[in-house]
Amino acid sequence: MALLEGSGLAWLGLLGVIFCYRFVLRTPTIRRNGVPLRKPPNTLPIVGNGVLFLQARQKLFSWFVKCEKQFGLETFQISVPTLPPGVVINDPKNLEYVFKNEGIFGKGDFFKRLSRDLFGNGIINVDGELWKAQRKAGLAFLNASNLRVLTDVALPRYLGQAIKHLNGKTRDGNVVDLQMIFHEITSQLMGKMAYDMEMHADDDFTVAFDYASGATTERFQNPLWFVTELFTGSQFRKALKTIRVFGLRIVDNAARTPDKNRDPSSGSYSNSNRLDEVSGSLIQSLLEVFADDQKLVSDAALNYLSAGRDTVAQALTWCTYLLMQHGLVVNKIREEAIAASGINLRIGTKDEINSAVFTPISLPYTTATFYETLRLYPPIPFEIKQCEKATTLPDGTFLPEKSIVFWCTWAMNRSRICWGDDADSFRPERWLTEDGKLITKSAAEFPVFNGGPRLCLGKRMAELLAVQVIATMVLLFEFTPAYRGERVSKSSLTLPMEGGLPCFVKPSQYHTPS
Ligand code: HEM
Repeated sequence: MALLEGSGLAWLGLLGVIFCYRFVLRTPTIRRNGVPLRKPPNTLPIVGNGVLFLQARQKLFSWFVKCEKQFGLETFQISVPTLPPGVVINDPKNLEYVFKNEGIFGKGDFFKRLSRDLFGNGIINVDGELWKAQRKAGLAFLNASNLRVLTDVALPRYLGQAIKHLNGKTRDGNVVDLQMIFHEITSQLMGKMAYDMEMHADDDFTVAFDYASGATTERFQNPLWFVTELFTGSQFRKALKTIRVFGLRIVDNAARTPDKNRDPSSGSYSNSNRLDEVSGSLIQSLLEVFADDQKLVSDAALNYLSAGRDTVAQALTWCTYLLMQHGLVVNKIREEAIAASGINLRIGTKDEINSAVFTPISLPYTTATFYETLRLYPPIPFEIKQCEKATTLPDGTFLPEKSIVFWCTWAMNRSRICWGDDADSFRPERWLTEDGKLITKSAAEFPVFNGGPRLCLGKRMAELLAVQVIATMVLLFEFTPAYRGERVSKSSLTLPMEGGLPCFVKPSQYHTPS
Protein backbone atom coordinates (compact mmCIF):
# COMPACT_ATOMS: atom_id res chain seq x y z
CA MET A 1 0.00 0.00 0.00
CA ALA A 2 2.76 2.39 1.03
CA LEU A 3 4.61 1.40 -2.15
CA LEU A 4 1.49 2.10 -4.19
CA GLU A 5 1.06 5.45 -2.53
CA GLY A 6 4.73 6.21 -3.17
CA SER A 7 4.52 5.34 -6.86
CA GLY A 8 1.23 7.30 -7.17
CA LEU A 9 2.97 10.36 -5.78
CA ALA A 10 5.89 9.83 -8.13
CA TRP A 11 3.50 9.70 -11.09
CA LEU A 12 1.73 12.83 -9.93
CA GLY A 13 5.08 14.57 -9.56
CA LEU A 14 6.12 13.51 -13.05
CA LEU A 15 2.80 14.70 -14.47
CA GLY A 16 3.28 18.00 -12.65
CA VAL A 17 6.74 18.46 -14.16
CA ILE A 18 5.51 17.65 -17.69
CA PHE A 19 2.55 19.94 -17.15
CA CYS A 20 4.71 22.83 -15.98
CA TYR A 21 7.17 22.36 -18.81
CA ARG A 22 4.51 21.94 -21.46
CA PHE A 23 2.23 24.76 -20.43
CA VAL A 24 4.09 27.21 -18.25
CA LEU A 25 7.83 27.27 -18.73
CA ARG A 26 7.39 27.19 -22.50
CA THR A 27 5.00 30.12 -22.48
CA PRO A 28 6.83 32.73 -24.56
CA THR A 29 7.20 36.26 -23.30
CA ILE A 30 5.24 38.81 -25.27
CA ARG A 31 6.98 42.08 -26.08
CA ARG A 32 6.08 45.63 -26.95
CA ASN A 33 8.65 47.36 -29.10
CA GLY A 34 11.13 44.67 -28.01
CA VAL A 35 10.49 45.10 -24.26
CA PRO A 36 8.71 42.30 -22.32
CA LEU A 37 5.21 43.25 -21.21
CA ARG A 38 4.65 43.85 -17.54
CA LYS A 39 2.95 41.14 -15.51
CA PRO A 40 -0.02 41.86 -13.24
CA PRO A 41 -0.03 41.78 -9.43
CA ASN A 42 -0.26 38.34 -7.80
CA THR A 43 1.52 36.54 -10.67
CA LEU A 44 3.07 33.41 -9.16
CA PRO A 45 6.04 31.34 -10.36
CA ILE A 46 4.99 28.25 -12.39
CA VAL A 47 1.23 28.71 -12.13
CA GLY A 48 1.32 32.34 -13.27
CA ASN A 49 -2.18 33.80 -12.87
CA GLY A 50 -3.83 30.38 -12.90
CA VAL A 51 -4.86 30.42 -9.24
CA LEU A 52 -6.60 33.77 -9.71
CA PHE A 53 -8.74 32.26 -12.39
CA LEU A 54 -10.00 29.64 -9.97
CA GLN A 55 -11.60 32.32 -7.78
CA ALA A 56 -15.26 33.29 -7.64
CA ARG A 57 -16.01 35.51 -10.60
CA GLN A 58 -16.73 38.58 -8.48
CA LYS A 59 -13.13 38.40 -7.23
CA LEU A 60 -11.93 37.96 -10.77
CA PHE A 61 -13.84 41.07 -11.85
CA SER A 62 -12.24 43.00 -8.99
CA TRP A 63 -8.82 41.74 -10.02
CA PHE A 64 -9.31 42.97 -13.60
CA VAL A 65 -10.49 46.33 -12.25
CA LYS A 66 -7.42 46.53 -10.00
CA CYS A 67 -5.17 45.74 -12.97
CA GLU A 68 -6.83 48.45 -15.05
CA LYS A 69 -6.22 50.92 -12.23
CA GLN A 70 -2.57 49.88 -12.01
CA PHE A 71 -1.75 49.62 -15.73
CA GLY A 72 -4.19 52.14 -17.17
CA LEU A 73 -4.46 51.56 -20.92
CA GLU A 74 -1.17 49.61 -21.05
CA THR A 75 -1.39 46.06 -22.44
CA PHE A 76 -0.09 43.45 -19.99
CA GLN A 77 0.67 39.75 -20.20
CA ILE A 78 -1.08 37.04 -18.25
CA SER A 79 -0.12 33.41 -18.07
CA VAL A 80 -2.47 30.62 -17.16
CA PRO A 81 -1.40 26.97 -17.32
CA THR A 82 -2.90 25.20 -20.39
CA LEU A 83 -3.52 28.54 -22.13
CA PRO A 84 -1.45 29.84 -25.01
CA PRO A 85 0.38 33.10 -24.20
CA GLY A 86 -2.14 35.85 -23.54
CA VAL A 87 -2.48 39.58 -23.14
CA VAL A 88 -5.14 41.76 -21.59
CA ILE A 89 -6.03 44.90 -23.52
CA ASN A 90 -7.75 47.93 -22.02
CA ASP A 91 -7.01 50.57 -24.64
CA PRO A 92 -9.94 51.26 -27.00
CA LYS A 93 -7.40 51.84 -29.81
CA ASN A 94 -6.20 48.24 -29.50
CA LEU A 95 -9.74 46.95 -29.28
CA GLU A 96 -10.70 48.86 -32.40
CA TYR A 97 -7.84 47.11 -34.20
CA VAL A 98 -9.15 43.73 -32.99
CA PHE A 99 -12.69 44.55 -34.17
CA LYS A 100 -11.45 45.74 -37.56
CA ASN A 101 -9.32 42.66 -38.21
CA GLU A 102 -11.70 39.76 -37.95
CA GLY A 103 -9.38 37.80 -40.31
CA ILE A 104 -6.58 37.94 -37.73
CA PHE A 105 -8.54 37.66 -34.47
CA GLY A 106 -10.87 34.68 -34.66
CA LYS A 107 -12.82 32.70 -32.09
CA GLY A 108 -9.84 30.33 -32.15
CA ASP A 109 -9.31 26.70 -31.19
CA PHE A 110 -9.01 27.54 -27.52
CA PHE A 111 -12.49 29.09 -27.15
CA LYS A 112 -14.12 26.62 -29.52
CA ARG A 113 -12.69 23.58 -27.75
CA LEU A 114 -13.95 24.68 -24.35
CA SER A 115 -17.41 25.76 -25.46
CA ARG A 116 -18.15 23.25 -28.21
CA ASP A 117 -20.15 20.98 -25.91
CA LEU A 118 -22.52 23.84 -25.15
CA PHE A 119 -22.62 25.85 -28.38
CA GLY A 120 -21.81 23.12 -30.93
CA ASN A 121 -21.42 24.74 -34.33
CA GLY A 122 -23.78 27.60 -33.57
CA ILE A 123 -22.96 31.19 -34.57
CA ILE A 124 -21.26 32.02 -31.27
CA ASN A 125 -18.72 29.26 -31.76
CA VAL A 126 -17.80 29.29 -35.46
CA ASP A 127 -15.92 31.38 -37.99
CA GLY A 128 -15.95 31.46 -41.81
CA GLU A 129 -18.76 30.20 -44.02
CA LEU A 130 -20.75 28.57 -41.22
CA TRP A 131 -20.77 31.87 -39.36
CA LYS A 132 -21.73 33.86 -42.45
CA ALA A 133 -24.73 31.66 -43.25
CA GLN A 134 -26.07 31.83 -39.69
CA ARG A 135 -25.57 35.57 -39.51
CA LYS A 136 -27.52 36.01 -42.73
CA ALA A 137 -30.43 33.99 -41.35
CA GLY A 138 -30.36 36.11 -38.19
CA LEU A 139 -30.30 39.36 -40.14
CA ALA A 140 -33.41 38.28 -42.02
CA PHE A 141 -35.15 37.49 -38.74
CA LEU A 142 -34.18 40.78 -37.10
CA ASN A 143 -35.41 43.00 -39.95
CA ALA A 144 -37.24 46.27 -39.31
CA SER A 145 -40.70 44.92 -39.97
CA ASN A 146 -40.25 41.97 -37.57
CA LEU A 147 -38.97 44.37 -34.92
CA ARG A 148 -42.16 46.41 -35.36
CA VAL A 149 -44.21 43.30 -34.68
CA LEU A 150 -42.04 42.71 -31.65
CA THR A 151 -42.71 46.14 -30.15
CA ASP A 152 -46.34 46.53 -31.33
CA VAL A 153 -47.68 43.07 -30.69
CA ALA A 154 -45.42 40.48 -29.07
CA LEU A 155 -43.93 42.59 -26.28
CA PRO A 156 -47.27 44.12 -25.21
CA ARG A 157 -48.70 40.60 -25.01
CA TYR A 158 -46.00 39.13 -22.76
CA LEU A 159 -45.33 42.31 -20.83
CA GLY A 160 -49.07 42.51 -20.21
CA GLN A 161 -49.00 39.01 -18.72
CA ALA A 162 -46.10 39.99 -16.45
CA ILE A 163 -47.99 43.10 -15.29
CA LYS A 164 -51.06 41.02 -14.53
CA HIS A 165 -48.90 38.66 -12.48
CA LEU A 166 -47.28 41.55 -10.60
CA ASN A 167 -50.68 43.16 -9.98
CA GLY A 168 -51.64 39.99 -8.15
CA LYS A 169 -48.55 40.28 -5.97
CA THR A 170 -49.17 43.89 -4.94
CA ARG A 171 -51.97 42.95 -2.57
CA ASP A 172 -50.56 40.10 -0.54
CA GLY A 173 -47.05 41.46 0.10
CA ASN A 174 -45.42 38.38 -1.44
CA VAL A 175 -41.82 38.45 -2.54
CA VAL A 176 -41.36 38.36 -6.31
CA ASP A 177 -38.16 37.32 -8.09
CA LEU A 178 -37.88 39.96 -10.79
CA GLN A 179 -35.09 38.12 -12.56
CA MET A 180 -37.55 35.29 -13.14
CA ILE A 181 -40.23 37.73 -14.35
CA PHE A 182 -37.86 39.25 -16.93
CA HIS A 183 -36.71 35.82 -18.02
CA GLU A 184 -40.29 34.77 -18.52
CA ILE A 185 -40.94 37.79 -20.77
CA THR A 186 -37.87 37.19 -22.95
CA SER A 187 -38.36 33.40 -23.04
CA GLN A 188 -41.93 33.70 -24.26
CA LEU A 189 -41.00 36.41 -26.72
CA MET A 190 -38.05 34.61 -28.30
CA GLY A 191 -39.88 31.27 -28.17
CA LYS A 192 -42.83 32.63 -30.10
CA MET A 193 -41.09 34.94 -32.54
CA ALA A 194 -38.02 32.91 -33.41
CA TYR A 195 -39.31 29.34 -33.05
CA ASP A 196 -43.10 29.50 -32.87
CA MET A 197 -42.93 27.57 -29.61
CA GLU A 198 -44.09 28.16 -26.10
CA MET A 199 -41.07 28.64 -23.84
CA HIS A 200 -40.86 29.54 -20.19
CA ALA A 201 -38.23 30.64 -17.70
CA ASP A 202 -38.56 27.49 -15.61
CA ASP A 203 -38.51 24.91 -18.44
CA ASP A 204 -36.15 21.96 -17.96
CA PHE A 205 -34.16 23.28 -20.88
CA THR A 206 -33.65 26.69 -19.27
CA VAL A 207 -32.50 25.19 -16.00
CA ALA A 208 -30.13 22.86 -17.88
CA PHE A 209 -28.76 25.69 -20.01
CA ASP A 210 -28.13 27.78 -16.95
CA TYR A 211 -26.18 24.96 -15.36
CA ALA A 212 -24.20 24.17 -18.52
CA SER A 213 -23.28 27.82 -18.99
CA GLY A 214 -21.83 27.88 -15.47
CA ALA A 215 -19.92 24.64 -16.05
CA THR A 216 -18.54 25.91 -19.37
CA THR A 217 -17.30 29.10 -17.69
CA GLU A 218 -15.55 27.01 -15.07
CA ARG A 219 -13.61 25.34 -17.89
CA PHE A 220 -12.12 28.72 -18.74
CA GLN A 221 -11.15 29.20 -15.11
CA ASN A 222 -9.88 25.71 -14.36
CA PRO A 223 -6.84 24.62 -16.39
CA LEU A 224 -7.45 20.98 -15.42
CA TRP A 225 -11.15 20.93 -16.31
CA PHE A 226 -10.72 17.89 -18.55
CA VAL A 227 -9.52 15.92 -15.53
CA THR A 228 -11.91 17.29 -12.89
CA GLU A 229 -14.94 16.84 -15.13
CA LEU A 230 -14.25 13.11 -15.25
CA PHE A 231 -15.17 13.06 -11.55
CA THR A 232 -17.55 15.99 -11.14
CA GLY A 233 -19.08 16.40 -14.58
CA SER A 234 -22.11 14.09 -14.41
CA GLN A 235 -24.63 16.90 -13.90
CA PHE A 236 -22.99 18.85 -16.71
CA ARG A 237 -23.32 15.88 -19.05
CA LYS A 238 -26.95 15.45 -18.05
CA ALA A 239 -27.62 19.15 -18.69
CA LEU A 240 -25.98 18.92 -22.13
CA LYS A 241 -28.23 16.00 -22.99
CA THR A 242 -31.35 17.96 -21.97
CA ILE A 243 -30.16 20.87 -24.12
CA ARG A 244 -29.53 18.62 -27.13
CA VAL A 245 -32.95 16.99 -26.86
CA PHE A 246 -34.62 20.39 -26.62
CA GLY A 247 -32.68 21.72 -29.64
CA LEU A 248 -33.85 18.81 -31.76
CA ARG A 249 -37.41 19.39 -30.54
CA ILE A 250 -37.28 22.96 -31.84
CA VAL A 251 -36.15 21.68 -35.25
CA ASP A 252 -38.70 18.90 -35.31
CA ASN A 253 -41.51 21.29 -34.40
CA ALA A 254 -40.49 23.66 -37.21
CA ALA A 255 -40.09 20.89 -39.77
CA ARG A 256 -43.62 19.70 -39.05
CA THR A 257 -45.17 23.16 -39.40
CA PRO A 258 -43.36 24.76 -42.34
CA ASP A 259 -44.22 28.40 -42.95
CA LYS A 260 -47.83 27.76 -42.04
CA ASN A 261 -48.59 31.34 -41.21
CA ARG A 262 -46.71 33.30 -43.79
CA ASP A 263 -49.18 33.31 -46.59
CA PRO A 264 -49.51 36.97 -47.62
CA SER A 265 -52.98 36.26 -48.98
CA SER A 266 -54.17 35.15 -45.56
CA GLY A 267 -56.59 38.05 -45.16
CA SER A 268 -56.94 40.70 -42.48
CA TYR A 269 -53.95 42.15 -40.64
CA SER A 270 -55.05 41.89 -37.04
CA ASN A 271 -52.30 42.06 -34.44
CA SER A 272 -52.63 38.35 -33.87
CA ASN A 273 -52.13 37.69 -37.58
CA ARG A 274 -49.10 39.95 -37.66
CA LEU A 275 -47.48 37.98 -34.85
CA ASP A 276 -48.41 34.61 -36.35
CA GLU A 277 -46.92 35.71 -39.61
CA VAL A 278 -43.43 36.26 -38.20
CA SER A 279 -43.58 33.42 -35.66
CA GLY A 280 -40.91 30.84 -36.29
CA SER A 281 -39.24 32.92 -39.00
CA LEU A 282 -35.74 32.42 -37.57
CA ILE A 283 -35.94 28.65 -37.40
CA GLN A 284 -37.53 28.51 -40.85
CA SER A 285 -34.64 30.55 -42.32
CA LEU A 286 -32.15 28.24 -40.63
CA LEU A 287 -33.95 25.20 -41.98
CA GLU A 288 -33.86 26.66 -45.48
CA VAL A 289 -30.07 27.14 -45.27
CA PHE A 290 -29.04 23.93 -43.48
CA ALA A 291 -31.94 21.63 -44.38
CA ASP A 292 -29.83 18.49 -44.51
CA ASP A 293 -28.16 18.98 -41.14
CA GLN A 294 -30.61 18.83 -38.23
CA LYS A 295 -27.86 19.04 -35.62
CA LEU A 296 -26.52 22.24 -37.14
CA VAL A 297 -29.99 23.84 -37.28
CA SER A 298 -30.45 22.85 -33.66
CA ASP A 299 -27.07 24.34 -32.63
CA ALA A 300 -27.82 27.55 -34.49
CA ALA A 301 -31.28 27.82 -32.93
CA LEU A 302 -29.97 27.28 -29.41
CA ASN A 303 -27.22 29.85 -29.90
CA TYR A 304 -29.72 32.48 -30.96
CA LEU A 305 -31.95 31.61 -28.07
CA SER A 306 -29.21 32.00 -25.49
CA ALA A 307 -27.84 35.17 -27.10
CA GLY A 308 -31.23 36.81 -27.34
CA ARG A 309 -33.06 35.98 -24.21
CA ASP A 310 -30.69 35.68 -21.25
CA THR A 311 -28.71 38.84 -21.97
CA VAL A 312 -31.77 41.09 -22.11
CA ALA A 313 -33.40 39.54 -19.04
CA GLN A 314 -30.18 39.97 -17.08
CA ALA A 315 -29.74 43.58 -18.17
CA LEU A 316 -33.30 44.33 -17.01
CA THR A 317 -32.60 42.65 -13.69
CA TRP A 318 -29.46 44.71 -13.02
CA CYS A 319 -31.27 47.84 -14.17
CA THR A 320 -34.05 47.30 -11.61
CA TYR A 321 -31.42 46.57 -8.96
CA LEU A 322 -29.75 49.92 -9.68
CA LEU A 323 -33.05 51.79 -9.88
CA MET A 324 -34.01 50.58 -6.40
CA GLN A 325 -30.93 52.46 -5.18
CA HIS A 326 -31.55 55.61 -7.26
CA GLY A 327 -34.96 57.13 -6.63
CA LEU A 328 -34.14 60.31 -8.58
CA VAL A 329 -33.49 58.29 -11.72
CA VAL A 330 -36.84 56.53 -11.22
CA ASN A 331 -38.60 59.91 -11.03
CA LYS A 332 -36.94 61.10 -14.23
CA ILE A 333 -37.90 57.93 -16.13
CA ARG A 334 -41.50 58.39 -14.97
CA GLU A 335 -41.58 62.03 -16.03
CA GLU A 336 -40.17 61.12 -19.43
CA ALA A 337 -42.61 58.26 -20.00
CA ILE A 338 -45.56 60.37 -18.98
CA ALA A 339 -44.48 63.37 -21.07
CA ALA A 340 -43.77 61.23 -24.12
CA SER A 341 -47.12 59.49 -23.84
CA GLY A 342 -48.99 62.78 -23.55
CA ILE A 343 -50.49 61.78 -20.22
CA ASN A 344 -51.12 64.45 -17.64
CA LEU A 345 -49.28 63.47 -14.49
CA ARG A 346 -52.31 63.90 -12.23
CA ILE A 347 -55.18 62.72 -14.35
CA GLY A 348 -53.57 59.71 -16.06
CA THR A 349 -55.86 56.72 -15.92
CA LYS A 350 -54.78 53.11 -15.98
CA ASP A 351 -56.02 52.63 -19.56
CA GLU A 352 -54.20 55.70 -20.82
CA ILE A 353 -50.98 54.54 -19.25
CA ASN A 354 -51.28 51.02 -20.64
CA SER A 355 -51.97 52.07 -24.20
CA ALA A 356 -49.34 54.81 -24.12
CA VAL A 357 -46.30 52.99 -22.86
CA PHE A 358 -46.89 49.86 -24.83
CA THR A 359 -46.07 51.54 -28.13
CA PRO A 360 -42.52 52.36 -29.20
CA ILE A 361 -41.64 55.96 -28.50
CA SER A 362 -38.39 57.83 -28.16
CA LEU A 363 -37.29 57.83 -24.53
CA PRO A 364 -33.71 59.17 -24.38
CA TYR A 365 -33.44 59.29 -20.59
CA THR A 366 -34.72 55.72 -20.25
CA THR A 367 -32.34 54.62 -23.01
CA ALA A 368 -29.48 56.36 -21.19
CA THR A 369 -30.45 54.44 -18.03
CA PHE A 370 -30.28 51.19 -19.98
CA TYR A 371 -26.82 52.06 -21.38
CA GLU A 372 -25.60 53.07 -17.95
CA THR A 373 -26.76 49.71 -16.60
CA LEU A 374 -24.94 47.90 -19.42
CA ARG A 375 -21.83 49.89 -18.62
CA LEU A 376 -21.72 48.80 -14.99
CA TYR A 377 -23.21 45.33 -15.53
CA PRO A 378 -22.31 44.19 -19.05
CA PRO A 379 -24.21 40.92 -19.73
CA ILE A 380 -21.10 39.53 -21.46
CA PRO A 381 -18.37 40.64 -19.07
CA PHE A 382 -15.31 38.96 -20.66
CA GLU A 383 -14.25 38.44 -24.25
CA ILE A 384 -11.56 36.25 -25.77
CA LYS A 385 -10.07 36.18 -29.26
CA GLN A 386 -7.19 34.15 -30.63
CA CYS A 387 -4.67 35.31 -33.24
CA GLU A 388 -4.94 33.27 -36.43
CA LYS A 389 -1.60 34.80 -37.45
CA ALA A 390 1.07 36.95 -35.86
CA THR A 391 0.27 40.64 -35.69
CA THR A 392 1.20 43.89 -33.94
CA LEU A 393 -1.31 45.95 -31.98
CA PRO A 394 -1.39 49.74 -32.50
CA ASP A 395 0.51 50.20 -29.20
CA GLY A 396 3.42 48.12 -30.58
CA THR A 397 2.64 44.84 -28.77
CA PHE A 398 3.75 41.93 -30.96
CA LEU A 399 1.34 38.98 -30.76
CA PRO A 400 2.63 35.64 -31.98
CA GLU A 401 0.30 33.29 -33.86
CA LYS A 402 -2.15 31.49 -31.52
CA SER A 403 -1.75 34.01 -28.72
CA ILE A 404 -4.89 35.00 -26.86
CA VAL A 405 -6.32 38.48 -26.45
CA PHE A 406 -8.63 39.13 -23.49
CA TRP A 407 -10.63 42.15 -22.66
CA CYS A 408 -12.75 42.49 -19.59
CA THR A 409 -15.66 44.72 -20.52
CA TRP A 410 -16.59 44.91 -16.84
CA ALA A 411 -13.20 46.53 -16.05
CA MET A 412 -12.95 48.67 -19.21
CA ASN A 413 -16.35 50.15 -18.46
CA ARG A 414 -15.09 51.25 -15.03
CA SER A 415 -11.94 52.91 -16.33
CA ARG A 416 -11.48 56.39 -14.87
CA ILE A 417 -9.30 57.29 -17.85
CA CYS A 418 -12.17 56.63 -20.26
CA TRP A 419 -15.23 57.44 -18.12
CA GLY A 420 -13.97 60.05 -15.67
CA ASP A 421 -13.53 60.11 -11.90
CA ASP A 422 -17.13 59.11 -11.30
CA ALA A 423 -16.75 55.94 -13.40
CA ASP A 424 -18.00 53.81 -10.51
CA SER A 425 -21.20 55.83 -10.10
CA PHE A 426 -24.51 55.07 -11.77
CA ARG A 427 -25.26 58.27 -13.64
CA PRO A 428 -27.45 58.00 -16.77
CA GLU A 429 -26.85 61.72 -17.44
CA ARG A 430 -23.37 60.87 -18.75
CA TRP A 431 -25.12 59.51 -21.85
CA LEU A 432 -26.97 62.74 -22.60
CA THR A 433 -25.98 66.07 -24.11
CA GLU A 434 -27.08 69.26 -22.35
CA ASP A 435 -30.20 69.39 -24.50
CA GLY A 436 -31.11 65.81 -23.65
CA LYS A 437 -29.91 64.03 -26.80
CA LEU A 438 -28.28 60.62 -26.54
CA ILE A 439 -24.49 60.48 -26.79
CA THR A 440 -23.17 57.63 -28.90
CA LYS A 441 -19.90 55.83 -28.22
CA SER A 442 -17.90 53.71 -30.62
CA ALA A 443 -17.92 49.93 -30.12
CA ALA A 444 -14.29 50.06 -29.00
CA GLU A 445 -15.06 52.64 -26.31
CA PHE A 446 -18.19 50.82 -25.13
CA PRO A 447 -17.76 47.18 -26.13
CA VAL A 448 -20.87 45.68 -24.47
CA PHE A 449 -22.28 44.64 -27.85
CA ASN A 450 -18.90 43.62 -29.30
CA GLY A 451 -17.91 45.30 -32.57
CA GLY A 452 -16.75 44.98 -36.17
CA PRO A 453 -18.33 42.32 -38.36
CA ARG A 454 -19.34 40.40 -35.24
CA LEU A 455 -21.23 43.23 -33.64
CA CYS A 456 -24.19 41.82 -31.70
CA LEU A 457 -26.97 41.12 -34.16
CA GLY A 458 -29.66 41.80 -31.61
CA LYS A 459 -28.48 45.23 -30.42
CA ARG A 460 -31.50 47.07 -31.77
CA MET A 461 -33.88 44.39 -30.54
CA ALA A 462 -32.32 44.56 -27.07
CA GLU A 463 -32.65 48.35 -26.93
CA LEU A 464 -36.27 48.36 -28.05
CA LEU A 465 -37.23 45.64 -25.63
CA ALA A 466 -35.38 47.01 -22.65
CA VAL A 467 -36.53 50.62 -22.99
CA GLN A 468 -40.19 49.65 -23.25
CA VAL A 469 -39.99 47.24 -20.34
CA ILE A 470 -38.10 49.67 -18.08
CA ALA A 471 -40.44 52.59 -18.81
CA THR A 472 -43.54 50.47 -18.28
CA MET A 473 -42.40 48.76 -15.10
CA VAL A 474 -41.12 51.99 -13.56
CA LEU A 475 -44.31 53.86 -14.36
CA LEU A 476 -46.63 51.20 -12.98
CA PHE A 477 -44.79 49.80 -9.96
CA GLU A 478 -42.65 50.60 -6.94
CA PHE A 479 -40.10 47.88 -6.23
CA THR A 480 -38.28 47.56 -2.93
CA PRO A 481 -35.55 45.06 -2.05
CA ALA A 482 -36.42 41.87 -0.22
CA TYR A 483 -32.70 41.18 0.34
CA ARG A 484 -29.85 42.75 2.22
CA GLY A 485 -26.48 43.89 0.92
CA GLU A 486 -24.96 43.75 -2.51
CA ARG A 487 -26.11 41.41 -5.30
CA VAL A 488 -23.41 39.62 -7.30
CA SER A 489 -23.45 37.51 -10.42
CA LYS A 490 -23.12 33.75 -10.46
CA SER A 491 -20.74 31.74 -12.59
CA SER A 492 -21.90 31.83 -16.21
CA LEU A 493 -20.83 32.96 -19.65
CA THR A 494 -23.25 35.86 -19.17
CA LEU A 495 -24.25 37.81 -16.03
CA PRO A 496 -27.14 36.20 -14.14
CA MET A 497 -27.75 37.52 -10.65
CA GLU A 498 -26.91 34.98 -7.96
CA GLY A 499 -30.12 34.12 -6.13
CA GLY A 500 -32.31 36.25 -8.44
CA LEU A 501 -33.71 39.65 -7.48
CA PRO A 502 -36.26 39.16 -4.69
CA CYS A 503 -38.44 42.26 -4.32
CA PHE A 504 -41.63 43.56 -2.78
CA VAL A 505 -43.93 45.20 -5.29
CA LYS A 506 -46.54 47.94 -4.86
CA PRO A 507 -48.53 49.85 -7.49
CA SER A 508 -47.08 53.28 -8.18
CA GLN A 509 -49.20 56.39 -7.69
CA TYR A 510 -50.04 56.28 -11.40
CA HIS A 511 -51.44 52.78 -11.40
CA THR A 512 -54.57 51.19 -10.04
CA PRO A 513 -54.29 47.43 -10.55
CA SER A 514 -57.48 45.97 -11.95
C1 HEM B 1 -28.44 43.60 -23.65
C2 HEM B 1 -28.51 42.63 -24.51
C3 HEM B 1 -27.37 42.08 -25.31
C4 HEM B 1 -26.03 42.21 -25.13
C5 HEM B 1 -25.30 43.00 -24.06
C6 HEM B 1 -25.38 41.45 -26.18
C7 HEM B 1 -24.01 41.36 -26.35
C8 HEM B 1 -23.40 40.61 -27.32
C9 HEM B 1 -21.97 40.40 -27.43
C10 HEM B 1 -20.91 41.00 -26.51
C11 HEM B 1 -21.76 39.60 -28.48
C12 HEM B 1 -20.42 39.05 -28.96
C13 HEM B 1 -20.22 37.68 -28.37
C14 HEM B 1 -18.97 37.02 -28.86
O1 HEM B 1 -18.84 36.78 -30.04
O2 HEM B 1 -18.10 36.75 -28.06
C15 HEM B 1 -23.05 39.29 -29.06
C16 HEM B 1 -23.21 38.50 -30.15
C17 HEM B 1 -24.45 38.15 -30.63
N1 HEM B 1 -25.68 38.56 -30.18
FE1 HEM B 1 -26.02 39.81 -28.66
N2 HEM B 1 -26.34 40.88 -26.97
C18 HEM B 1 -27.57 41.24 -26.48
C19 HEM B 1 -28.80 40.89 -26.99
C20 HEM B 1 -29.01 40.13 -28.11
C21 HEM B 1 -30.29 39.84 -28.69
C22 HEM B 1 -31.65 40.35 -28.19
C23 HEM B 1 -30.09 39.04 -29.75
C24 HEM B 1 -31.17 38.52 -30.64
C25 HEM B 1 -31.31 37.35 -31.09
C26 HEM B 1 -28.64 38.83 -29.86
C27 HEM B 1 -28.00 38.08 -30.81
C28 HEM B 1 -26.64 37.96 -30.94
C29 HEM B 1 -26.00 37.12 -31.93
C30 HEM B 1 -26.71 36.27 -32.98
C31 HEM B 1 -24.63 37.24 -31.75
C32 HEM B 1 -23.51 36.59 -32.54
C33 HEM B 1 -23.06 37.54 -33.61
C34 HEM B 1 -21.90 37.03 -34.45
O3 HEM B 1 -21.06 36.31 -33.93
O4 HEM B 1 -21.88 37.39 -35.61
N3 HEM B 1 -28.02 39.52 -28.85
N4 HEM B 1 -24.02 39.92 -28.33
